[in-house]
Amino acid sequence: MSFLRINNLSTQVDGKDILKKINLKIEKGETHVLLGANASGKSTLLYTLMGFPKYNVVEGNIVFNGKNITGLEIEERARMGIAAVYQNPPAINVKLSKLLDKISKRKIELEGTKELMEREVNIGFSGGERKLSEVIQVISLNPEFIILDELDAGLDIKNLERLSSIIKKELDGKSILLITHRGRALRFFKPDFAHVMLKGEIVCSSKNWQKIWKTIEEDGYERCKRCELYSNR
Ligand SMILES: Nc1ncnc2c1ncn2[C@@H]1O[C@H](COP(=O)(O)OP(=O)(O)OP(=O)(O)O)[C@@H](O)[C@H]1O
Repeated sequence: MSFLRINNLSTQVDGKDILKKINLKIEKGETHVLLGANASGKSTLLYTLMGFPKYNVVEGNIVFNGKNITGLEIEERARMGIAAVYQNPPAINVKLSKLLDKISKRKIELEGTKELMEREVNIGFSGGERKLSEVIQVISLNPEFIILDELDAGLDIKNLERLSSIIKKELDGKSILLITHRGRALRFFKPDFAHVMLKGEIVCSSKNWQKIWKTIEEDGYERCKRCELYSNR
């Protein structure tokens, strides 16, 4: 039995069909990457996995660590060890250090974060500081499965390298789903599996992420429908 298993999952948002019969298996300790054109449904999959109420599962289910979590609340899924770094996290009128005290007992000490800890979460944060703050929060929760939604968006190459190595070190052995549009993030994470989403469907899955990325760069996402790399494990 896989650690995370998404079975034939279809989702509607505000009555609109978005995800269509998604199947995905992630084992413990694996890193998977989800690629896909804008508006193909990647963030919708994240919100559905996290359990946001607007994301209505109309078919299929999600099994995490042996339990069907499809109908569970966000808080319950978080307690089970599912966490995410969001693309656009909200601002909160609380210092980052206080927020961390509230959400976890795990003490995180990372070089160069002292000043950030004493600032209110996401208020006046630069793009890089926002991502760093999100990563610190996720690490402090010590989750078992982490979804990173466009971790690399707005990060320069040095900061992407820094955050990627912090994640790899602090979350070693955990399962990761990385959503991205960029090859450099793939090169830092070296995923075990890559998936391509188009119009709400996963059209390709393969261990050969290098070849998938090359196909996308040279011929675009649509080509992935016919790239013949598909391997269902
Ligand atoms: N609340 C909503 N109401 C209506 N449509 C929605 C809603 N949320 C998402 N959608 C639609 O679902 C589709 C998928 O959006 P989603 O954000 O999941 O795509 P994405 O692959 O993450 O895109 P991007 O790469 O641009 O971030 C889009 O057409 C979007 O407009």
